[in-house]
Amino acid sequence: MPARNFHVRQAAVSALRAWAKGHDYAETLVERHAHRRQLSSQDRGLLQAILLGVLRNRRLLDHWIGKLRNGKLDPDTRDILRVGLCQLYILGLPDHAAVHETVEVGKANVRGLINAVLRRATTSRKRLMDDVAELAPAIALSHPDWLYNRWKAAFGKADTLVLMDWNNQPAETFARVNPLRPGEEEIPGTPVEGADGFYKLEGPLPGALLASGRIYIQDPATRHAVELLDPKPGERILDACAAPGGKSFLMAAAMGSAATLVCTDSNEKRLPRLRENLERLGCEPAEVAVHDWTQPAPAEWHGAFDAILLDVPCSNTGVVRRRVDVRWRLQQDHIDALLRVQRRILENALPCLKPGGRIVYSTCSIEKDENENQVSAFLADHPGVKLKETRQAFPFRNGTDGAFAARLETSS
Ligand SMILES: C[S@@+](CC[C@H](N)C(=O)[O-])C[C@H]1O[C@@H](n2cnc3c(N)ncnc32)[C@H](O)[C@@H]1O
Repeated sequence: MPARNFHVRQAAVSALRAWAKGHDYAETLVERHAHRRQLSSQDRGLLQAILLGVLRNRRLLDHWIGKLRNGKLDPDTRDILRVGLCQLYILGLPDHAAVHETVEVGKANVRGLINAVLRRATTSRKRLMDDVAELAPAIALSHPDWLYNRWKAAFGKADTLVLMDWNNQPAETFARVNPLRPGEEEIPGTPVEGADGFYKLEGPLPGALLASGRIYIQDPATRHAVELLDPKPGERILDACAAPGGKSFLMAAAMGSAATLVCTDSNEKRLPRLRENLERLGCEPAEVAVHDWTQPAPAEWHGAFDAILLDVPCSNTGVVRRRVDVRWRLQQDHIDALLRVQRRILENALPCLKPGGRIVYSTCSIEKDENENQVSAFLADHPGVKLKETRQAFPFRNGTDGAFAARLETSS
């Protein structure tokens, strides 16, 4: 009879196999595989720690595997070794459990090999750990070379090292209190300085507070865009790239209601979750619609909005610690394609402003091309639009997720 935690290791290996096919986010895979094996919440936590630990440290784990074993490995065996080494070197789980229960996951013909490599890992720990300081940063901190080189050129080596280290730390969880669902309950966490209504949560997730809509999980960096837009009660506001509704909620909270808020997204499949979230939070928008903003807006939206939030699709390089897939899946040409989409979204949204209206363009990217450069290229072609203010957060400077927001205004 395999030990209980064997199922967690097996789930981690299956989830890694599925991840390698390239369709699903790591978080989705944790949910799916925990559900499939009916894991307890404690075991789900362990599955998440292993899967995210392997993905965050993949390059370093592969380096260690290369040091512990000569010769080729089939993809399944490599994944099992990654899972084993992650437990031993990254998560610091007890040797016996990590080795024994990981070996069990392999088919009979590879168990000997897995056992030998993981046992060698337990005796070589100090040497391999000490060697990390000598490795190239992109290997030691497990990022692709192109991203390391891009950031080094943009931010310098010292900030890039801090950034990559930040990306490898499990993300803290923050929540925003919902003024539209007032209550007396205590929020289990500490208020975030300078970010009104945000708390850093401590302990297990407060399920009841989340279910009742009293709080919403949200990083404080998301507030910048909404603070710059400064939506006022009664104003007609468009949230063009709205799903899953985090910033729609912040805007409704600022306005005291979502009754004059129009939420759109090009991805129809993301709208049910947006509706659900906003309903739970007590902010039902005036309208929720599918619209692809790379296409011209329908005539009835022309000149219709006091303010527009464009929280555009981006490379997500400011939130790599939360989105562990990003560093491995993002490619330079994706950024180029995103730049074209972002520009078209800006172009198509502009005619929807009333005279004297304002747009906030925002990303969770730290790439200058998607942020300042995108905005200045747009302004250069639209002399009637003025840049009023920008905000930028960098993990290595602000200790929060990366975010960018620019407020643009048209003349009345
Ligand atoms: C950064 S997310 C928005 C997050 C959201 N504002 C929030 O705070 O919860 C970007 C969204 O843009 C949507 N999107 C991507 N391309 C789009 C387009 N061409 N037109 C409209 N929405 C688009 C995506 O489906 C995604 O939901």
